[in-house]
Amino acid sequence: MSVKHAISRGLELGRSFLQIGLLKSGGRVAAKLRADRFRVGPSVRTVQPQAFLPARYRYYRTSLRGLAAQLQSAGFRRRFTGASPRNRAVFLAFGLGVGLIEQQLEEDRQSAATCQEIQAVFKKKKIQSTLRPFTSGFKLEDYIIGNQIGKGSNAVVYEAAAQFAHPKETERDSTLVELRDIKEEVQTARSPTCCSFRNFPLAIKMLWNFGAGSSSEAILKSMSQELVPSGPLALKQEKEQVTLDGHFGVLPRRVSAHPNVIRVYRAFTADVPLLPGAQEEYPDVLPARLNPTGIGNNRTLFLVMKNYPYTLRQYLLVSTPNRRQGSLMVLQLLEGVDHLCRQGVAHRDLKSDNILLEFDSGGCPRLVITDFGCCLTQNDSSLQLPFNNMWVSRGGNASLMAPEVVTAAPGPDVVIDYTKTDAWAVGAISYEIFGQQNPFYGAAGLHSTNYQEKQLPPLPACVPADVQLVAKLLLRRNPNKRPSARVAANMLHLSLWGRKALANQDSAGMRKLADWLLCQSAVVLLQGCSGPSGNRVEAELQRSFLSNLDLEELRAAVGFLLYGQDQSRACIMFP
Ligand SMILES: Nc1ncnc2c1ncn2[C@@H]1O[C@H](COP(=O)(O)OP(=O)(O)OP(=O)(O)O)[C@@H](O)[C@H]1O
Repeated sequence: MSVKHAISRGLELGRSFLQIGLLKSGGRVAAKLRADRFRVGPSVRTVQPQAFLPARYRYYRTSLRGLAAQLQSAGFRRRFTGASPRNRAVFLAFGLGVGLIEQQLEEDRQSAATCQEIQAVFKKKKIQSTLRPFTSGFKLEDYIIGNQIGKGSNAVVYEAAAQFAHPKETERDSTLVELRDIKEEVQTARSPTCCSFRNFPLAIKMLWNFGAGSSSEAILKSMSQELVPSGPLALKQEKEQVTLDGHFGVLPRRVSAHPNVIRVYRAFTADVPLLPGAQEEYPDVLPARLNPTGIGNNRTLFLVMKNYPYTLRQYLLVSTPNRRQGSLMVLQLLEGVDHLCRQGVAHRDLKSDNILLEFDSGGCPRLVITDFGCCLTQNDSSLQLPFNNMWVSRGGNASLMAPEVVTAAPGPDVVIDYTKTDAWAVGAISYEIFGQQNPFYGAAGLHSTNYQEKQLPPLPACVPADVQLVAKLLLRRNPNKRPSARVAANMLHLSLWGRKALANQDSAGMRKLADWLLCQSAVVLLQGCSGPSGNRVEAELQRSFLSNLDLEELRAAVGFLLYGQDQSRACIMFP
């Protein structure tokens, strides 16, 4: 079946599907995408086209319109019509040029409007929690705490269960089993293959508190970054507003739910308990009440999350994903980073230990970014950090600090721009995903301070060429030449699902792409109706892509895919 045939078949399917109103995910969606509006064309009626025109076209259009007006003015017409054949040809060429530009602009308007409409449809869909909503769980006593899962430099994490936090029926197969009598499980070692973690659907992170004091306000204030991925009901209502610096202030910016970002279900302060292994593994951070030589405070912050079976690092120690899975994993990280970036958050400590992993019901790894202890959030979402003295923290994990962060020297007007730093780290982590050593790790590794791009080792030959290109572009030293997480994610989406729409790019290129987008939208909506089984990770990714569609970012991705590293050509075609 040819691409054209496939697209028209997809459109037909989508249209008839919409018409018979079978869309579970929304009669509203169906109404929005009524068959006639589901075409690239008349759908632009409701959209103000001017807003979507790239500056370049606005300029051309204004100047060419002016020129056309002049050409059509009586004086010009007299001069040219009565003039030589050569002058008449010039006049014709001008006219033709204006016509072509207008046509191009019209197509752009239509493509931009298509993107807008698709985005609006997919943006509405909220991420569903895999747990039933619960109203309690603000006290440590509400949980049964099992074995230790992991430990970092700031916290320890235990598996946990709570009677109120049952999984939803639909999630049962892929995540958890009933909360049975779990007491005997507590003593068994944690292993992703045993049912221990399935009986403990939750994970509780206990932060170590040395300096924050023991009042809830002081703890919440000093550990506030950890609350960035917490949901709207995570804190008890009265804690939503805490006294900060003697004034009433709100807690930091919090990000909305995303399939590739951890969700903190509950956050509360409590007295530090003596948990299994505490005396042996972290005696120094215990309070004097539990260890006379311990230096920890009496109370601390607890975060309740979903329990994941692996970190990315643990998973990669025992398994090497195939090329498609690897591409999907890199793409998930980019989607997660883009989501954070759009909400004004830079993680600043991305590494394979801070990425959790589970499987969807089709066996595809789902990656989730966690541990926001080092993140940057700002009220204005600018991600521009004034770096005026050496005490300003640049974030965690020096090995994976982007060049613009690691090379910044403090000074009165110095600002570090974090908008593309997490995307850079994803470029480095891509090596690990494809079974290679991270090029920035180890004594013999490269240093982000001074590496040259040509020193980057090639990814294995089996890695898809587009993924290799994405990793290379993400590791560009100059952030202005580095694609954003969104553009890099778009590249992988096009590579995974839309490569054919890019073949034989000509003047009809954007139209072909718009047709593909509509076709893809129909497919994703249809998939949404068939329930939660199957490749949920792929479906989530496609939804993420469609709900963030922007013509300019799509063009940038197309430009990179078609012209690779040749930025100048890519910019001319797709500014
Ligand atoms: N939700 C979870 N499910 C399963 N395991 C988890 C979860 N959260 C954390 N872990 C495990 O606990 C370890 C430590 O957690 P985390 O990275 O949040 O602690 P940290 O002290 O803040 O880390 P860092 O040293 O990077 O600052 C992780 O590497 C992981 O192995």
